[in-house]
Amino acid sequence: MTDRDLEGWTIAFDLDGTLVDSAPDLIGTLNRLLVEEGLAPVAMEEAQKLIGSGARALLVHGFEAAGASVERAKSDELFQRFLTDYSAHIADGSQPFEGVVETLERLTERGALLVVATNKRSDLSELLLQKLDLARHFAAIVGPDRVSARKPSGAHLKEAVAQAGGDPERAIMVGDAAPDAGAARDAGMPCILTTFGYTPVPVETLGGDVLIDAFEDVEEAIDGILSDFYVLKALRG
Ligand SMILES: O=C(O)COP(=O)(O)O
Ligand SMILES: [Mg+2]
Repeated sequence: MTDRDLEGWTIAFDLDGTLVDSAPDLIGTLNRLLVEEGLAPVAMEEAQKLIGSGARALLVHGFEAAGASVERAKSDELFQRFLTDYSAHIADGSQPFEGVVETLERLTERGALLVVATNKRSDLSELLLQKLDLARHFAAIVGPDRVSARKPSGAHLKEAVAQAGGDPERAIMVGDAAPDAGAARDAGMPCILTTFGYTPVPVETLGGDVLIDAFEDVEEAIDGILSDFYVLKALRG
């Protein structure tokens, strides 16, 4: 018999840099556009630090870093071209991080409700997760267009958990960057951060409760957070 000890808990996952190593395709699109505009492509190492606040932010910061004018970087026409190119190449090189499928299956078996809370647009998130056969694990896939305020607002996490049918008071965030840590803090949720994701500042400085070096360590991190939760609850009576 499976021990459904995570029943009643919701785990909210960030997408880019947490579930999926999506930098190859995001930066691939950015670089194709830079070259089309006569600008130099950016190195993957540098460019992947720009991921975390959505496609528009990646495009604007990527173009500014390559020397484009602010006006050009912010043009709607460029953004539309980004979306068209990225949609066509969304899963060319993107892969789930190692251990993702097995870990999501385990968490579901243990009764947890799983949700995606991402700053990637909902339609692109669904497309990517479907192509990688990951969508089936989640009760809801919630981009910034489906909430009242995006990460780092805690509203994104609370509303995503509620949309999945979960209780925001019994939820844990798993992410890779400052918007995730900020949103978890704002929502009063414990936060697990990956050390293999995309962040311009060291992940250690973001204030996560637990850092994990491999995705499969999520399970142990959740168990630690929950045992603290239940000890505190018992102490409070
Ligand atoms: O695509 C982005 O920039 C952000 O996506 P994430 O919130 O899933 O990291
Ligand atoms: Mg991320």
